[in-house]
Amino acid sequence: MEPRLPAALNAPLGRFLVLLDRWNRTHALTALPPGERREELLLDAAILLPFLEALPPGARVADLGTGMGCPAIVLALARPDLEILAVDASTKKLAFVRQAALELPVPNLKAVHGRLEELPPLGADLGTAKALGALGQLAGWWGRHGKAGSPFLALKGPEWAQEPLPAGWLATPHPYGLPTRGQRVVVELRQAAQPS
Ligand SMILES: C[S@@+](CC[C@H](N)C(=O)[O-])C[C@H]1O[C@@H](n2cnc3c(N)ncnc32)[C@H](O)[C@@H]1O
Repeated sequence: MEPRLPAALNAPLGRFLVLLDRWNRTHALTALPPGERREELLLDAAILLPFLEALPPGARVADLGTGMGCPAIVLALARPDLEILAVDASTKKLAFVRQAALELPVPNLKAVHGRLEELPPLGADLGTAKALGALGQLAGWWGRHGKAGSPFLALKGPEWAQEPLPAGWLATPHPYGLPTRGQRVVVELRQAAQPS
């Protein structure tokens, strides 16, 4: 698999990078050099787009630990018919996400502030996360915020298989590559059906 950003997203994502650069000068949102941001933050997020195809209009996607809105921003621009929740505990980073949603504009991108272990359940149909935590911790958070049986997609490096999973969870790897940043994996997590 190889991520592809739809051409229609070039203009709004260009505005996103300009805004990020401006905010980063005073708010220290990311340590990534400007020349690496498009591939690491935006192209990488595009690997998730095929997984959204099965979602009907109005479905809710929760990007846990979104930081400055990644991968949420790409998902929200590509699928304006979905509700994309950008969830994070950082007030500063979510202020940036709100501003980006306003300026680009991306009306279906909603900033949700709070700690994952404290927020009321989000009832999401699909979950995503990048650089948030080990698979066991992600599964715990998804058990709280995802609808029963719904998938969770974790963007991981090749060492993902060393992260233990809690009993009752299944992990399916979907490997892919980035042009200059090497091999990555989308790890699809699901809770096995409970015996009735
Ligand atoms: C390394 S950053 C990754 C940001 C973004 N996903 C990316 O790939 O650029 C991890 C983010 O998760 C957030 N975070 C960590 N633990 C959290 C928790 N328990 N509840 C909510 N957010 C959390 C942090 O505030 C931080 O913005």
